[in-house]
Amino acid sequence: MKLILLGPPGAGKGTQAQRLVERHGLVQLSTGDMLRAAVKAGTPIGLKAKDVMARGELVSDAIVVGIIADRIAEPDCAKGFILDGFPRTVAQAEALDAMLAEKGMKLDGVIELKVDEGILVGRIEKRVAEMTARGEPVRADDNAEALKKRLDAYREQTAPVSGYYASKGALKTVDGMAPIDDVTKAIAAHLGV
Ligand SMILES: Nc1ncnc2c1ncn2[C@@H]1O[C@H](COP(=O)(O)OP(=O)(O)O)[C@@H](O)[C@H]1O
Repeated sequence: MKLILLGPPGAGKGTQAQRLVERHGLVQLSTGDMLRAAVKAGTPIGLKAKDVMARGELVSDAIVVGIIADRIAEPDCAKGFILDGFPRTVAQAEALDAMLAEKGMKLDGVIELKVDEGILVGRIEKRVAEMTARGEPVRADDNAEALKKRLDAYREQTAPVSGYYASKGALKTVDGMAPIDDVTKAIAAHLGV
């Protein structure tokens, strides 16, 4: 199964992706996680991405498309994968289409988690408070200023990606405000699993 999870920061993509990984043995491909790992390791990509990410802006399409192209080519992705945080621009979606076509792969679903923007800031503040309480390091972009930029980037650059897939008849929408288990069930129903 090859899936895309779409939705704004704090919509619950990571939580739902994790559940799909556990239940269906898919590989989770989170460009945010991959970029944070690159920043931590100080790779050339990490050095380029570090400040852009900390500001809450998007890393260039060329960088993330390159990362995903390399990752999808790994043998563990043959069984299936969930893209979480990619594509985030229409240009990335087009690049993904070309990549999949070249590999003879087809998407099984594009699921969008719909959430009221008003609650997202509160969700992320809660996540930060919980991580701090557990003594875990907080993300460099989990502060009010970067969060505002992340939401702006979502509205301006990522929201059109939903339209891109809707126009292909591939988009399924789920209410991301529902309790976590209900969201999981709604996704499963869409996927017929
Ligand atoms: N597909 C992408 N294109 C461009 N930048 C990306 C992409 N995925 C992740 N990033 C960068 O990583 C940051 C964190 O992404 P992510 O972990 O998905 O966070 P969130 O969805 O909570 O904002 C983004 O704000 C952006 O700077």
